[in-house]
Amino acid sequence: MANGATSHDPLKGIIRRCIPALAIVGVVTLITTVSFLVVPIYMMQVYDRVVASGSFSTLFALGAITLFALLVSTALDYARSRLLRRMAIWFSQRTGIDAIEAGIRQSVASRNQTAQSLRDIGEIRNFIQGSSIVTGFELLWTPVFFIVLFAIHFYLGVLGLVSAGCMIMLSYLSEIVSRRSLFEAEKRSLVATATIGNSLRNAEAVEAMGMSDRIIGRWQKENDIALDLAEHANSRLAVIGAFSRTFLLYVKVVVVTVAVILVLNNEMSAGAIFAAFIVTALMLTPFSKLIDTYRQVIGARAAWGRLRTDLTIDSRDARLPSPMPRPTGAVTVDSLVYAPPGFSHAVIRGISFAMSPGEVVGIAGPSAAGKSTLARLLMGIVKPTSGSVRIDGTSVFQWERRSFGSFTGYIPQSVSLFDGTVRENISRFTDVPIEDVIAAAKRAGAHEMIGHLPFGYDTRIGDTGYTLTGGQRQRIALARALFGEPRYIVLDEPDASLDQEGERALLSAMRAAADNGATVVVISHRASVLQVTDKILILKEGRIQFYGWRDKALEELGLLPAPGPERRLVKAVDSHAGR
Ligand SMILES: Nc1ncnc2c1ncn2[C@@H]1O[C@H](COP(=O)(O)OP(=O)(O)OP(=O)(O)O)[C@@H](O)[C@H]1O
Repeated sequence: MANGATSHDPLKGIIRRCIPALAIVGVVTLITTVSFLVVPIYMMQVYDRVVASGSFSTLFALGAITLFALLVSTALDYARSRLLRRMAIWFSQRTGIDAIEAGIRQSVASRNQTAQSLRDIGEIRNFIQGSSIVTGFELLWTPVFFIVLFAIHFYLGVLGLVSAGCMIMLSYLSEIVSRRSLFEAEKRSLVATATIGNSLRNAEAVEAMGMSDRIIGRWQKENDIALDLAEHANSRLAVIGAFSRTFLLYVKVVVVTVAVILVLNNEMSAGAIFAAFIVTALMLTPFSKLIDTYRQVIGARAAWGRLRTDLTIDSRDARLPSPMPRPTGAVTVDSLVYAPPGFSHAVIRGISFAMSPGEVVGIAGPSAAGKSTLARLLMGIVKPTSGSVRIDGTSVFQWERRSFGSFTGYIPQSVSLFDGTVRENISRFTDVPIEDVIAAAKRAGAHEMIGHLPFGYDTRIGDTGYTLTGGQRQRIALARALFGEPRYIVLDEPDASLDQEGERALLSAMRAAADNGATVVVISHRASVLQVTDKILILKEGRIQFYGWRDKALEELGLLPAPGPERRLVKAVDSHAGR
């Protein structure tokens, strides 16, 4: 990989840890395979010895041995399926955490929410606990049956080999005729699911603007293509499946015919007819499952490939593994450049500035200037294309996330609250005394508002809970950002839905946090908010137009702070930024 970067693939370690269990499954399958041979041996012995000698004691002894061997085989079969089920559960538990982290990484990078990794884990789990792995090992051990067939008679061995070869060719044919259609069907089906998932998230707009028929139409188009492709592949597979079932019957008839001819030619005993028949049937059983197994393998292989891509972390994207101590809060931004993944056009174009603890820095500028992108870079949510953002000398992107979160507060541009109570949302799902939650709510000026909710701090909110207004959501988000007295706070338009009282609370909360030693960054279009900042940064087309003390900004912009500073400042910021 370029620049000496390496990548960490967690699935490699998982496979390594599965090897002992798979080895046990392999050995158990060998034992059960061999134990199946007791049936043809029993048949041969009964016919050749018991019938000839008329000895009941031999018959019962042979019966007892056969029953015991089959009983052992059943117990091993049960133990094997239990082991595979446990392995499947372990796999999904072990990869589930990585998959959720990968989902968060992808959502942040491409802003495209996806739970595909979790669905892929489900598919692989079903594969592990299904019949495919056992069938694979059964195929591996079929030489045992070939040896026995050859031992009975050379011709029967050759017949077994030829028919197994035909079954392999039939399943290979099924792969050729269905691979592309099945792959394409799966892709289309994922697109259809993504289309409907996105529309459900925008359900209000869909409903209000009567778009549901067009949304359904878009989904239907993709879904119909997926169904057509799957049907095309499945009908071809069905033909091959029917043919291979009939072929199996033919093989058995041919085996019996050849065996009888050999007996009539005195080349083997009559009991060997039964043995040859049963051994051939046992030998062909895993081959007959090949077509179904193949379909499961295709699905699991695609899921595995996607999961590997999602879970593999480039060493350049990795966070530091160990927690870091609470910093003083000195932030330096150095030659920062950011181009969204897959785009060559930079949104942030080489900016440098510094912020000190105790400062409130206001960021302003026209729409699409790159303000929210800068906020995400300041929080270490996305990785800079080049340059860096550091707190006390450590890159914010690389900072171990749990310790980073313990000293930071953030309000994203579109406020999102989690499914849970107000208390859980403010405390970020940590188990802390209610007093700490109330203190954060008071600092955000949200305590009284929360008191008016149906169950106060225990009111359930989020997608399925009590519906909050935009202003209420923003106040709770501010309380969440201020929880734990953070040293570094980034607020992206925290005032968008606030009334005057809410705005007053926001301004005093920002000031109090800074007076307490925090570094506060606020993005706002409102002059009233920018008025309480210490410094102002004006961004335009990803470049800094102005960065300096607020009063100097006013001076440079040729404005007096009073009277009516708010309106004048906004006008000045906009005209300076060329809006
Ligand atoms: N992941 C991304 N993929 C593609 N383009 C992106 C991505 N993130 C940001 N952009 C583009 O970068 C530009 C800056 O976006 P950003 O949201 O940072 O602007 P902003 O200054 O916050 O605007 P506003 O004030 O309207 O919120 C926009 O043109 C946006 O379309």
